[in-house]
This record gives sequence, structure tokens and C-alpha cells, in this order.
Amino acid sequence: MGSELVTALPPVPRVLSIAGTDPTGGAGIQADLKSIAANGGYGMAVVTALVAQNTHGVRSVHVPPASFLAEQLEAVSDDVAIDAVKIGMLGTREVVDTVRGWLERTDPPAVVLDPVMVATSGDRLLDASAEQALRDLLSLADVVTPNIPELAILAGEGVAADWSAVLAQAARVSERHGVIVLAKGGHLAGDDVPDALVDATGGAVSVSEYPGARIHASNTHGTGCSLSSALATRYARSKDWGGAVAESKRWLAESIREGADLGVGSGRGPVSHFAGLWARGGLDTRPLPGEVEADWWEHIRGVRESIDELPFVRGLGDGTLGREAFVWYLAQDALYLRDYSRVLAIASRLAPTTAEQAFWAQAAHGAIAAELQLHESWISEDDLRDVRPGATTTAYLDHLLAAGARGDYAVLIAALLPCFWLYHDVGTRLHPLSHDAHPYRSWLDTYADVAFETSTRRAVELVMAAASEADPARRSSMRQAFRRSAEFEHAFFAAPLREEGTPRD
Ligand SMILES: Nc1ncnc2c1ncn2[C@@H]1O[C@H](COP(=O)(O)OP(=O)(O)OP(=O)(O)O)[C@@H](O)[C@H]1O
Ligand SMILES: Cc1ncc(COP(=O)(O)O)c(N)n1
Repeated sequence: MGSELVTALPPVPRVLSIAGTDPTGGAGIQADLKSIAANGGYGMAVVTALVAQNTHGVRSVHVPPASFLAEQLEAVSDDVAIDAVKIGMLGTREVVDTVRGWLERTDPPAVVLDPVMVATSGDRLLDASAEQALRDLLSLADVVTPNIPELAILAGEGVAADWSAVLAQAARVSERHGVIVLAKGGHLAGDDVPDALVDATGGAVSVSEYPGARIHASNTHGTGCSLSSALATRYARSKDWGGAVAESKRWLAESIREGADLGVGSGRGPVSHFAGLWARGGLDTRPLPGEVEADWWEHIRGVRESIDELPFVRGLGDGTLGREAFVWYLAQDALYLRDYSRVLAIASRLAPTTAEQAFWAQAAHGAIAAELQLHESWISEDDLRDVRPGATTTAYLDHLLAAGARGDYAVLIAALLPCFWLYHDVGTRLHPLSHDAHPYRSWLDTYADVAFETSTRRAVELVMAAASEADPARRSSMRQAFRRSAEFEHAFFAAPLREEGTPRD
């Protein structure tokens, strides 16, 4: 709602994934890009190896020349400021060395290393001869995210038998290589899948555990890739490893849960990286304020045209309107303005910014000032004492007061808008009809008020900005409230020559 209403989001972190490919999109660089985007980052990708694989396993691996890998890396870092790097499959010793050289030269602010060695299908993704080179790379990373078998290889030990042995092994790796270890429990038997950040880089061991319940699903292909990319992205935003792990794990659990329905492949399927976002945000694009304005104006075209056709409006314009009807209209208008002003004050109370609060408060004052002016120029307070609100006046005010009582600011200001917009619109056609001998000249002249034109424009802007930012359901409620008020504006102009049971009778 208005630029001043948008909560300033932190800048989008630029996150580079250096990894192998998975043409089915569940693991490797394809999964990384989705995870980075799903966790609020701008994803970039440098490919280390092309892998012919699917949800059943790896068929073959093609590693392009290391010189070409170096060219890709330089192309990115020569141009883009990188906020975090996630490293996945490296494949060969030469690739590890090339990445190592680039890391030493560029020294990115955050590096998460997922030490991909063997796919869950059992296929090797790192040459055995590259294992020592990978260990040597650990000191250039901030966090390493091994699963249990990978942790054992990094430690140069056997596979840990239980979770406490995993934590002890992680502490040894952390201390030896000066890297925080995110030990992952996905490969444990049982219903718990804990992860733990183990930091022994300063000598003392600190362990933060992140418990998790196993989701009984077969779509866990690429969970390691996805978690490490999410972690790099969220850390780049928050600079807090603990918070980034907790949030990444929550996001991953949601994405595993929702991934079962994706229907990708007949083996171990992927997670659904955007499922949570889709469920919460939908797929609708947001209309621009100008688009909403054009749509709403068109939506009430029929109402606008029939206002111009009304005998009251025509008679007011050409001066043939009977004085009794005109005075009755003014009396109803005076009654209307009293409560309309109160509803504008509610909008001021609900306004999310001080600028908007001030605008609606000023409009509330303007409405009641206009009412007082009516007494001075047209009808006395005494005249009004005997006037009862007509059915339309009552219904219109009830509609506005109810919108105020419901307390939804966006819907309320949409309901308030036609009184500005249509009144001003009718005025642009009535005012030019004024002339010296016109019986309603001084009334028609009020339509030329420049201040009212300015506040109408501002009201339109505020409502359209709010509608543009609203979710589809609320935007639709706003449009309905707007249309209803526009219909009441029509009824209000129609009432003086039509309404029965009013004090005129
Ligand atoms: N069935 C599951 N239910 C809930 N969380 C899971 C499940 N499987 C894995 N995870 C979570 O996914 C992340 C990756 O865990 P895992 O130990 O399987 O790593 P990995 O073997 O490297 O992953 P990958 O399957 O990509 O090779 C961890 O946060 C783990 O807790
Ligand atoms: C390119 C690439 N990187 C990583 C993995 C590991 O993922 P998973 O163990 O789930 O198969 C993979 N299969 N392919």
C-alpha cells in the first residue's frame, strides 16, 4: 500500500552454486537453483560435471575440462558480487583443485560445502583419488554438510554407529579442519532425523541440535543438495548459522511433505521446492495500481453512465431541478457528511502509515467542514432538526459504518473512494454548466474546488496501491465494497426525485 507501506526487505542475496547436474531437476545444480530461489536468494550456477541421471540412479558422468570450469567461475566473479557459495559435486581432483584456487583468489563471504561423494543410489560422484583433496578444501569453507557415510570419509574413520558417535566424529573433523560441521541424520535408522551444528574450531566443542521427525516418503532425492543451498542463502541474509539451519530444515521438511504428489520419475523422487510458497502465495501476478484503477473504473461504467442520465443530475445541470428536491438532497447530504466524516476518521485510525493517517484525518475534517458550510449557505441547523435520513442515506452510511466496524483498512478505503471519485467525476461535467443566472450557480461552483481534486487523486492513489498489494481475495473484497458504494452514490443522486416515505412527502 503506497511505497511507504512496503516493509523494506533486505537485499536479495546473490548465491552461487558450484555443482554437477541432474537433468530430472531433483538434485545437483537444478535443485540448488530452486532451493536458493525458494529461500529468498538470487541463484547462479557454475557446472562442474554433467551427469546423466534420473530418479533411479546415475548412468554416466561427463567432466568438462577444468580450464573451462575456471572460465565459468571467473566469468561470474569478475562481474557479480557474490554473497554466498554452495559447493556440491566436484567429481575429480582437478575440479577440486580448480575450485580451491578460485576460492583462494575470490574469498567469498560465506561458503557451504556439501561433500557429495556417493549418490543415494550408490553411484560414485567423487573419484576415490579426490577424497584427500576434498578434505583439504574443508578449511576454505565455513560450514560442511556431510551425511553420515561422508562424515566418516572426511574423518578418515569408520561409519559412526549412532548419533552420539556422529557428533563426536563431527567434532574431530571440525577441530582438525577449522570448519563448522552440520552433521545430518537422514541416514539414521528410526523415526528421528536430527541434524547438528558442531563447532570445535576454537578448541571447545559447541553442539546445537535440530531435531526432526522422519517423513515417511520416498521423494528424498536431492535433500542434501537442497538443504546446503537453503543454508547458504539463509545465512547470507541473516548471518546466523543456527537460525539458518533451523529455517532451512523447516523449509525442507515442508518441501519433502509436499513433494510426494509431484509425480516426477518412478524411483526416488524429488522434493517440491516451492510447494509452501505456492500454497501461501498462489500463482497470481500482482496487478499494477494503474491496472486496478482502469479495471475498477470500467467495472462501474454502467453506474457512472446512469448517474449522468438521472433526472436529478440533469435538472441540477440545466437548472430545471425543483427547489424542494434540491433542498431535500442538501439535507440528506448534510446528514450523510456527519457519519461519512466519522468513517473517514476510522480510516485514519486504521491507517498503517502516518502519511495515510494524516490524509484520512484531513478528509474527515474536510467532510464535516463541508457539512457546516451547507448550513451557512443553504439550510439552517433548525431546518435539519426535522429531517430524517432517507432510506438511501441510511443504507449507504450503514455500508460505510459496517466497513469501518469490520476494521479491514484496505476494504474500508475502497468503500470510501466512490464518494471522492464519483462526486469529482460528476462535478467535472456539472461545473462547466454554471453561469451567472443559473439557480444553483453557487452549488455548481463548489465542484471547481482544486483542493478536492487533489484529495480525490490522492485517495485514488492510496486505494489503488493497497489493492495492488492485496492478495486476490482481499482485492476482490475491496472491489466489491467499491462497487457497492458506487451504486449507493447513484442511489443518492436518484433519491431526491424518487424516494418515498421521506420528509418530502
Ligand atoms: N525422510 C526424511 N524426513 C525428514 N527429513 C529428512 C528425511 N530424509 C532426509 N531428511 C533431512 O534432509 C537433510 C539431508 O539429509 P541426509 O542425511 O539424507 O543427507 P544426504 O544423504 O546428503 O542427502 P541426499 O539424499 O541428497 O544425498 C537433512 O536435514 C535431513 O534431516
Ligand atoms: C549432481 C548431483 N549432485 C548430488 C547428488 C546427490 O543427491 P542424492 O544423494 O539425493 O542422489 C546427485 N545425485 N547428483
